[in-house]
Amino acid sequence: MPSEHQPSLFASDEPSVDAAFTTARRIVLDEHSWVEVVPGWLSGADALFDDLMTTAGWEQRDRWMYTRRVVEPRLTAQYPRLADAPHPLLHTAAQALSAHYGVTYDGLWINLYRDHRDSTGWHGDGASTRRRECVVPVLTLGAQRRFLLRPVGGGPSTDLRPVAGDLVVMGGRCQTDWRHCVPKQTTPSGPRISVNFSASEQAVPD
Ligand SMILES: O=C(O)CCC(=O)C(=O)O
Ligand SMILES: [Fe+2]
Repeated sequence: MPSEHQPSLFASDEPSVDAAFTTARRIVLDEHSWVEVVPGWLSGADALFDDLMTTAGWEQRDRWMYTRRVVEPRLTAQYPRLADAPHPLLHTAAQALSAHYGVTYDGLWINLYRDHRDSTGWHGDGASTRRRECVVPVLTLGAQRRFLLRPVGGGPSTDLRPVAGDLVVMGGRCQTDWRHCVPKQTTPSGPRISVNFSASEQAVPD
């Protein structure tokens, strides 16, 4: 099992993923939805983080909230075509995810939470997840932040705290029956990047 604390078999700092998903742990949210956490799925997360910080095409986005346009409190780089993704490891990661979950991941978007004041509010992934059941993998790099899930009608949150290299995978009806968010926090934190894998097949209703 790859671990940051064990010497790599290949004595290399090149980031790599655990294609066997050895550490995967599934949390059943309800009859139709689940979330899987795969601790340490990526080894060498810091090298990938550093690389993406400098090479990704970060953009400041805004969006309509009711009647006003608000600037999103984070930066995003979108790669609708996986071939354009800025690091070869992202291609390897998408392939491993496709093989494991049976969904062809052919694009991705990357978010940068510059510090603890950046966040994303409660949402479902919308246009990229129009199938009744979808599988949405999110890889964490950089600082640890909270990642919360709660039922669409409200209720207690499932509180995940992925650290660098951890994978969180939302499955089933998570994008319609549940909401997820990365809340702001008062405790100072360094930057975090999340890599969100998308599949054009899931953007088409079934
Ligand atoms: O940053 C994360 O962990 C989640 C991001 C997310 O949910 C999104 O961009 O849709
Ligand atoms: Fe999301």
